[in-house]
Amino acid sequence: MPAYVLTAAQAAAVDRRLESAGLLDLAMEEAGAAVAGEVQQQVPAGRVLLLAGTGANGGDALVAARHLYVQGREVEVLALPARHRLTQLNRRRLQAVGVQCRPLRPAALHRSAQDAAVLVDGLLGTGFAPPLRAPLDELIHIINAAHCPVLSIDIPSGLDAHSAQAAGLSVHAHRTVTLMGWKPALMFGEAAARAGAVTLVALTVPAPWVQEQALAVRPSDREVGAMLPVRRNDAHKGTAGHVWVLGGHPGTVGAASLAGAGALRAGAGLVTVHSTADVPLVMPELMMHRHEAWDAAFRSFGTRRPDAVAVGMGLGPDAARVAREVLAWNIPTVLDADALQPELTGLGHDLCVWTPHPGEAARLLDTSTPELTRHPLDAARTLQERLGGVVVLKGGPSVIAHSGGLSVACGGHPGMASAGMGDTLSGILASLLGQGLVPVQAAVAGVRLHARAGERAGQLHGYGLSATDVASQLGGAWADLTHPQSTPDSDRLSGVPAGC
Ligand SMILES: NC(=O)C1=CN([C@@H]2O[C@H](COP(=O)(O)OP(=O)(O)OC[C@H]3O[C@@H](n4cnc5c(N)ncnc54)[C@H](O)[C@@H]3O)[C@@H](O)[C@H]2O)[C@@H](O)CC1
Ligand SMILES: Nc1ncnc2c1ncn2[C@@H]1O[C@H](COP(=O)(O)OP(=O)(O)O)[C@@H](O)[C@H]1O
Repeated sequence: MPAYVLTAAQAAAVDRRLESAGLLDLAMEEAGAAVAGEVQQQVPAGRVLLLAGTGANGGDALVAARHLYVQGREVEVLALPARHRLTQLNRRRLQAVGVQCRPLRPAALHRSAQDAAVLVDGLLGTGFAPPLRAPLDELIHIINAAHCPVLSIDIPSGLDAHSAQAAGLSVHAHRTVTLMGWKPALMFGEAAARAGAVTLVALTVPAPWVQEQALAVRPSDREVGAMLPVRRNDAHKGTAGHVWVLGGHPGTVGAASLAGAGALRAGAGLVTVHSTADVPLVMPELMMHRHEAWDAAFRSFGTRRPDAVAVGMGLGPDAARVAREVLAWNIPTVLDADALQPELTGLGHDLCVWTPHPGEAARLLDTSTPELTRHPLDAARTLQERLGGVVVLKGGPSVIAHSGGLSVACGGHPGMASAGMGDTLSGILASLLGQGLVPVQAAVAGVRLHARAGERAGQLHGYGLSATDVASQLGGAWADLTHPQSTPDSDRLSGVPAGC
C-alpha cells in the first residue's frame, strides 16, 4: 500500500469515522506506542520529558508516557488541562500506573527542560488553527531554546499542516513521528525543515478510509520499481525506443546533450539530438542532426516520428513555435524549460508530460514563485487542469499531477540544486515514454529514478555533484528500485531534504 498525504481536515474526517466505529481509542494507543518506540530507539537512556496539550495530540503524548514508564524509563509529564475525551481517559490511565501529570506552565517547563534527555512535543497536532494563543507561544519559545533533542508527535506544534510556508512561530523538531499519512507541511519548504527526520506510522486504519480522503499518494520504491519496463532477452535497439531531443541554442547547447545522456542512461535504444546549434556530443552514442533552421528541420522530418520526443531544453526564442509543431504530432512528448510557455495552454494532449520548475510554473500560472511554492500540491493540480496530460512540478520533492490525482516523489539530494539537472530529467522521462510507459507511470517512475540517482551521486560528490554525475548513476538507481531490499530507506538517508 502506498503512503498517503492528508490535510488536517482529511485526517480529522478519518478520525471522526474511527470515533464513530469505536476505534479512535485503539488508534491513539497505537500512535502513543509508536512514539514511545521511536524515543526508545533514538534516545535509549535518560529522562523523557513529555508535553501534553489539550487535544488528542496531547492524548498521544500521555499514551507514550505510559508505554515508556512501563518499559522502565524515567518520565516526566507536563500537561495542559485535557479537553478531548480520550486525552482525559489517558490521563487517568497514566495516573493509574503511577505517573502524575504536573500543570504545564512556562516556569516549570523551563526548569524541567534543563536536563531532560529528550523532549516529546504533544502540544498541538492537526487540530491547530493559527494564530497561536497564549501560553502556547511562550511554551514553544522555551522548547526551541532547550538543549535536548525534540521529537514532535504528528507535526511540530504551531505548524499549519497544509502549508509549506511556516509563517509563524512553531516548534523546530529534530524528529517527527507522523500518524496515518504525510501532512503537506512535512514535505515542502521551510515547514519541512522544522520537522526534522520524519517517520510515518500508518496506523491500523482501513486503507479505503484513508485512500478516499487522501490528497496525494507517496509511492514506495517497490511500487515505483514495479512500473519500470522489463525487457525480453531478444530486445534490440529498435524495440527499446527511439527518442528525439529538440533543443539547444548558442549559449545553451549543453542542455540538449544532457537530455540526450539522460535518455540513453535511462535505457533508450536510439537517441537523436536535433538542434540548430552545434551541440557537443558528451556521449558518442548520441546521434546529432544539426539543422540550418527549425522550418528546415520540420521539412526534413516529413512524416518520420520517434517513439517519444523531449522539447525545449536550451531551445531559446524559437521554443514556443517548435513545441506547437511537436504537439500537433500527438505522440509521447516531454515539454521542458523554454517550451513551457503560457501560449501553449490548451494545445496539450493526453501523451504530454510538462516539467516546470517553480519559476516556470509561476510564469505559466501568472503568479509569483513564493506564492506558488507555499502550496505546491495545489499548484501542480491547477497546472494539470490547465495544461492537460501530466505535470511534474519539480523541486525537492517533486509533485506529479495527472487526471487521476497527485503523487509526491520524495528523495533526491540538495546537491541536485545545480544547472542541468532538469535537462537530464527530461531525457529520462522521454526515454521511459519511448520504452512504452504511459505518461503518468513514466513521470512517477522517472522522477524517482532521477532522485535516486541523485542520492547515489550525492554520496560521492556532495554539493559538487553535476547533472552528468546523476546520469552516470541511473543504472545503479534502476537496480535499487527494482531490487528494493538493497535500497537504503530514502527517508533516513543523510543529505535527503528534510521530511523526504
Ligand atoms: N487518525 C489519526 O491520525 C490519529 C490522530 N491522533 C492525534 O490527534 C491529533 C488531532 O487531535 P485534535 O483534533 O484533538 O487536535 P490537537 O490536539 O492537534 O489540538 C486541538 C487543541 O488545540 C487547541 N488549539 C487549537 N488551535 C490553537 C491555537 N491557535 N492556539 C492555542 N491552542 C489551540 C484547541 O483548543 C484544542 O483543544 C493529531 O495531530 C494526532 O496527534 C491520535 O490521537 C490517533 C489517531
Ligand atoms: N534540493 C533538491 N532535492 C531534490 N531534488 C532536487 C533538489 N534541487 C533540485 N532538484 C531536482 O533537480 C531538477 C532541477 O530542475 P531544473 O531547475 O529544471 O534544472 P535545469 O533547468 O538547470 O536543468 C529537478 O528535477 C529537481 O527536482
